[in-house]
Amino acid sequence: MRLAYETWGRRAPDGSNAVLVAHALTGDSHVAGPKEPGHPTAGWWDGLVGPGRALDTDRFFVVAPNVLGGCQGTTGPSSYAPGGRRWGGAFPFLTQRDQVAAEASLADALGIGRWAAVVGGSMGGMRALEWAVSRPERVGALLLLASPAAASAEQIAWSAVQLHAIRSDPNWRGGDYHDAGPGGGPAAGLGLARRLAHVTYRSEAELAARFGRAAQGAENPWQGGRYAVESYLDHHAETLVRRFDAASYVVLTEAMNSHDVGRGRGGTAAALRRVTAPTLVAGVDSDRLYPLHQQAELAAGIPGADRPRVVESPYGHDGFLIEVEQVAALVRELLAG
Ligand SMILES: CC(=O)SCCNC(=O)CCNC(=O)[C@H](O)C(C)(C)COP(=O)(O)OP(=O)(O)OC[C@H]1O[C@@H](n2cnc3c(N)ncnc32)[C@H](O)[C@@H]1OP(=O)(O)O
Ligand SMILES: N[C@@H](CCO)C(=O)O
Repeated sequence: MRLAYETWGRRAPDGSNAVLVAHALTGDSHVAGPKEPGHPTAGWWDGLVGPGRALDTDRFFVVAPNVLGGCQGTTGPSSYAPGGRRWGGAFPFLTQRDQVAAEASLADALGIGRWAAVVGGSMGGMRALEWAVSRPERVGALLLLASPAAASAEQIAWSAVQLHAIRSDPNWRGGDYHDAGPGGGPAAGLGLARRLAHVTYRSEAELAARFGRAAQGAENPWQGGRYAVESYLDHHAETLVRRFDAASYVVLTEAMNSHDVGRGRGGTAAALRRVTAPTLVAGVDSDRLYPLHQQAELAAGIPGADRPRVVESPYGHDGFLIEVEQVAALVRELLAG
């Protein structure tokens, strides 16, 4: 396995000042910084990392790996397997636990015995929780954002529709499309998956306020044209298709569906009792994908955790990416403790 990661700040000689930042489904190791060669998008929590910022690089050594199974540097289905062919559809099924095992081997390689803090949102929160439950002695503080103890039936259902969209695309070819040449992959299926997912990432009120029933420019929806919100979804689909591999999307979505912190550990309550790190749990008030009651369950079950903090945002689940100042306040609170 190859594991891509980015760091900011300087590692203390004893490795005690390291903070792990775990990205979400289509995120990457580029937490902060501009779009540049090797980084197709600007940092996804750009305002959070730097001297004097919440993840203060004068104090902390910030580490962000790209997730195992991904497509932004770390080994995934589009990587070459031993033998010289791409993994494609032969890439193994992964769980959040496998992904945390991969991150633990990175921590070992970097000489980090215990993270000062582990921070993650959405799928990143699933890994952060797994770290704290499976390796409590290695987590000094924990921030869980917009994330559940286990993927719910509804979350699995939304994912199932997305997986079906990708696998129904004739260009999917069982996941073995990577050498099919330009345009040879399941772009239509991935685009469809992203359109659906993106609606779940935003809120009904936001979509109504931004787009209402407006047509897209001069297009007429009654004569084959699009509504503005349709065009917006088209844009997000096209953007993702350009920057993300469909087979990685499948592997990571299945890994999210596998998330159940209580599996094999006597159930959710028993698993959450293993956490020893001081913990902050937060959710977004308008998040319809990972609703606040899931964060309430985490906060109630993790020893010593305060009631969940609420990020106020009209943007739904994506609020954990967009409301950087509120997230920064949570990170400061966690690290000050
Ligand atoms: C770490 C992670 O989890 S993911 C890493 C970063 N994530 C991503 O890039 C995922 C894709 N995007 C998202 O999830 C979200 O859009 C966020 C959270 C990154 C940003 O949210 P916001 O700032 O609210 O952006 P928003 O959803 O409004 O999209 C803006 C884009 O839509 C476009 N847009 C807006 N209205 C329309 C329309 N009617 N028709 C077409 N395009 C439109 C804008 O031009 C803009 O395009 P650009 O991004 O290419 O400049
Ligand atoms: N916009 C986020 C949503 C999942 O948390 C992403 O693409 O990763």
